[in-house]
Amino acid sequence: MFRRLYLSIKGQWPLLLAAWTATACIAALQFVIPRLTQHAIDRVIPERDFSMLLPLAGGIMGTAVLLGVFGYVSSYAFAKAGQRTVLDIRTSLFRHLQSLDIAYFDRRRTGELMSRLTSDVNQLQQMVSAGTMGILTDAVTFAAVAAFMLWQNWQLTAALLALFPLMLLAARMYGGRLRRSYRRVQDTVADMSGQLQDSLSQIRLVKAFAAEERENERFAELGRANQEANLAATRFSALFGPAIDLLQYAGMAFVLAFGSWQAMRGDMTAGEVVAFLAYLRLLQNPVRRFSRLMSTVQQSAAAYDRIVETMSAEPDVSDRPGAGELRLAAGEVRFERIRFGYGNPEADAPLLDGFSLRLEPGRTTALVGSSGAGKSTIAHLLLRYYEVWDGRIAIDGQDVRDVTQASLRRQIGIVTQETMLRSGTVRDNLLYGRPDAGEREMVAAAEAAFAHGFIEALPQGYDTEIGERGVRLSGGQKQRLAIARTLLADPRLVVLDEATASLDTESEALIQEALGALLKDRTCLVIAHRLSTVRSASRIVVLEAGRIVESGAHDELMACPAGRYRSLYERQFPQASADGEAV
Ligand SMILES: Nc1ncnc2c1ncn2[C@@H]1O[C@H](COP(=O)(O)OP(=O)(O)OP(=O)(O)O)[C@@H](O)[C@H]1O
Repeated sequence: MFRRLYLSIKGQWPLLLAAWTATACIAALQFVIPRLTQHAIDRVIPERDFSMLLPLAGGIMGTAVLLGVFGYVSSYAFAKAGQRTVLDIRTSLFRHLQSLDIAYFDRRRTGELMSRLTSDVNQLQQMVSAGTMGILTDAVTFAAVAAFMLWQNWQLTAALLALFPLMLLAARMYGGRLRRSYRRVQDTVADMSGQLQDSLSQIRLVKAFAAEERENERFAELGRANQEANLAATRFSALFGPAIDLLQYAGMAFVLAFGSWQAMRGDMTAGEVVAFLAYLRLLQNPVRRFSRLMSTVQQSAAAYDRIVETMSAEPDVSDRPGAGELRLAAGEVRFERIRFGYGNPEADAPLLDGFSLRLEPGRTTALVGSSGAGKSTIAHLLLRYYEVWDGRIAIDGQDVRDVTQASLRRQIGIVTQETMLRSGTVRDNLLYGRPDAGEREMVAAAEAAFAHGFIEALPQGYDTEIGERGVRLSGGQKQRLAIARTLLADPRLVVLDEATASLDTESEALIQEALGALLKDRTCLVIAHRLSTVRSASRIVVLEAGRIVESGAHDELMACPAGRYRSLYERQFPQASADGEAV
């Protein structure tokens, strides 16, 4: 990450060069006004040189204009370099998050991750633009002024400079604590952001349980924690300013006393003492600003730590070096002696242990079994959302770990219980799996999925906004849209995690027909709940606690009077059994 930050900053060198040049000019120009003042007091006034008054005033004004111009150039150039660096870091962070696997996201809250890309990166931006600019300008000014003062009066300056190590010591002791305080602040911002995301994205749940008041209290509580963390950090950072001020006044008192003493002895002129006090201000300004900047720097450092944590997270699932494209032939899938669980392979019991299954090419295999048996897990492993502990999954003889994730997932279409739709138009959603598809192909897919009719009836047809996760559509419409999207992507393998939601008979019939189009001639793994899908599957596999307990065609399984499938079937579809249509 340091390297990333360094590379991002390095890319901005022309801008930074301009900024530093302007900064150096500012540092040099700052001596001019005190020098002119000294000249006015020591020469122009005693010698009553009226002719010098206009050039003096002009000199001050000219210097002020130049200071303004260089100030503008340096601020803008630093800010621009900062903005570009931050853009670079933000996009890298986003890219890195996209490359992480599902297991990483299982363990984190979306809102919390969002706060790293927003609040933490903003904080870092402050350091890169305002911070680096300030620190650099101040360091250059400090060095230049100190050198000049030493040249002017080394005894006085050396005595003054002895105070500065004290300030640095204070800053050092204080920096670590401040950083920890700000880390706490950023963590509480992340908590709030997590809660915000949960409550707003699940607003229907909140309303359904009339839980608004509870949500309000929870949010207020997190707000208070954030306020306390902020106040704790401020209590601490506010102490530093007055401490530095005190040291500065000590410096001023010293210059006034020691300078006046030297002036009375005739070693210094009055003008020199006044000029020296002005130099002292120039010397103190950077220190004062630096003390204020300490806060920003520590705040950014805390944000930086959080960004580094995210950037250094490694996915468990990643493409092997030299991983090739998945090349499909017939589309045969084999699960071979799979051992897998969601926990730690060393310590936790597996969910699947020695699980083997073959999906026949071009046919539908249905997985049934009680809730929690591991059906969806098998589908997730095929998509390589998680890595198996042991055994292998092969598609047409190729281990899924040997091919790129992108080529694997391009060949597998997935329609899940929770229809995965995005905000945007119907068209945006349909084209998500194949952005280059033409209008005709898109409409054909919608027609095959029995979605064209309802889409046409929407206010703007294919350009209708469907709301976040498709909230403006009915359950059946969402499903048909998801099926049409998968049909358009035209994958060779399909994973269908069927919805259990009870749809009315008409929607059910439409979805059934849409599914018929999707499953035809593809290798399909269906986590089956619907009667007709179960029955028409070429093979039905019954899963219990991660093990296959029965397998065969519907009629074969129904022929076993004490069979697990038969009892499941009769429990799930009592009507069908009673009618005698199934057995
Ligand atoms: N991401 C996850 N992290 C940890 N445990 C998980 C995760 N997903 C599922 N599990 C656990 O794994 C087990 C199997 O879950 P899975 O979703 O595969 O069941 P299922 O057979 O599809 O159930 P259902 O029919 O209810 O959808 C469950 O005990 C569940 O709690």
